Amino acid sequence: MTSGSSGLRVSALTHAYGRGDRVLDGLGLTVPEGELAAVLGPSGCGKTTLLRVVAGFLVPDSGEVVVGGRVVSGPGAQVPPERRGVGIVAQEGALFPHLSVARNVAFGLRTAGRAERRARTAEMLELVGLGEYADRMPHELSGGQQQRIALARALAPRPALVLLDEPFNALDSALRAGLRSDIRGALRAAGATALLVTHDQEEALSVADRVAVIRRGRVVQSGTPQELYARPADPWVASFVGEAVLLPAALDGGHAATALGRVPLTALPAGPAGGSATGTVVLRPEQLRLTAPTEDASARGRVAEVRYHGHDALVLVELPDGGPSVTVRAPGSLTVRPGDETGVRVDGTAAFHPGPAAS
Ligand SMILES: Nc1ncnc2c1ncn2[C@@H]1O[C@H](COP(=O)(O)OP(=O)(O)OP(=O)(O)O)[C@@H](O)[C@H]1O
Repeated sequence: MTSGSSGLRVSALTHAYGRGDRVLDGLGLTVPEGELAAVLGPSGCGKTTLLRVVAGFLVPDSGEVVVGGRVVSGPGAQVPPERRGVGIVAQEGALFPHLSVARNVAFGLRTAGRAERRARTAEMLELVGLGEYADRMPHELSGGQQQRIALARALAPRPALVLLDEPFNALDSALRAGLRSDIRGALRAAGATALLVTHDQEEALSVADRVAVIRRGRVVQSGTPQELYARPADPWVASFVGEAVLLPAALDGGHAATALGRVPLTALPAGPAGGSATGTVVLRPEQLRLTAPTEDASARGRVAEVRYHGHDALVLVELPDGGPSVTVRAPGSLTVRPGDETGVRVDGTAAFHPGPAAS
């Protein structure tokens, strides 16, 4: 149902504001048609700048943006925002306050005939589950409803691409999860290609088909949520995407010697075999187990903090002698308290990254 044939392709984008440093530094990413991609990165990494370039509000210093098979930004080409076939859902709906819900949704359909406009508006309101709300005014809607109407308005003209700029930011967390999956469902039903900008890793992992992690204006890793979580490119990505346990380590054959004992490696790092490189081992908290301190634990420590989440708990364990602290994911039923002595054991294998962890 999209008008484009090939989603979004961004290549080699660079941009600096004035004489400042490059905010986009050779950034490239692709969103196949019909997929939802998330751009995930810390504050200031260039997400909004990327969005503004793709939307056409900002002309980059160099690079190319192709939407639906058409170059909309590149050497010799700058298509204005309103002619890019790009729909936008902003952080807080940004509905026209003086127009009814139906008129907001119909806004981008001015060139269509009256009957078509009505039918498409009704279709879009049904799609976002608000068919009954056509005659309401925006101020009569909840924040979540406003965001759904903003999505209906963005999808109505069948854009080649929908940009979602932290669309759940203004909502409380109970609402967020439900709205996320509703919006995901509506995008899928419309067959839309979409780019979601967020700094919330849980949001990116839970809704996107693929995620591009941005750091300092570059994509440092892109893949499915599962790939990013299971095989982060480096320790920084590991700790940005989900909880990670990073341990200083020394290579020891097919193992790494760490404060939690010898940990078998997922794959041997490239380079001379049997080298004695030092680096960082990446584990996930669910790979660590709490054991009795008397048992054959890989290491012993003291519980420093318990963060209870109902279904499970994250237990922070301080290792002795100034060793690192490690986070263990334990069942929610486990009764440990700060101050308890505990053993810690590692299950499975770990990735080894030579050199110090990036900060
Ligand atoms: N109009 C501007 N003029 C000068 N510098 C700017 C301008 N807009 C953004 N910047 C700078 O560019 C960098 C990237 O900003 P950008 O808004 O793209 O980051 P972001 O990843 O969206 O951050 P956040 O998650 O906090 O919104 C920041 O250092 C910011 O201060």
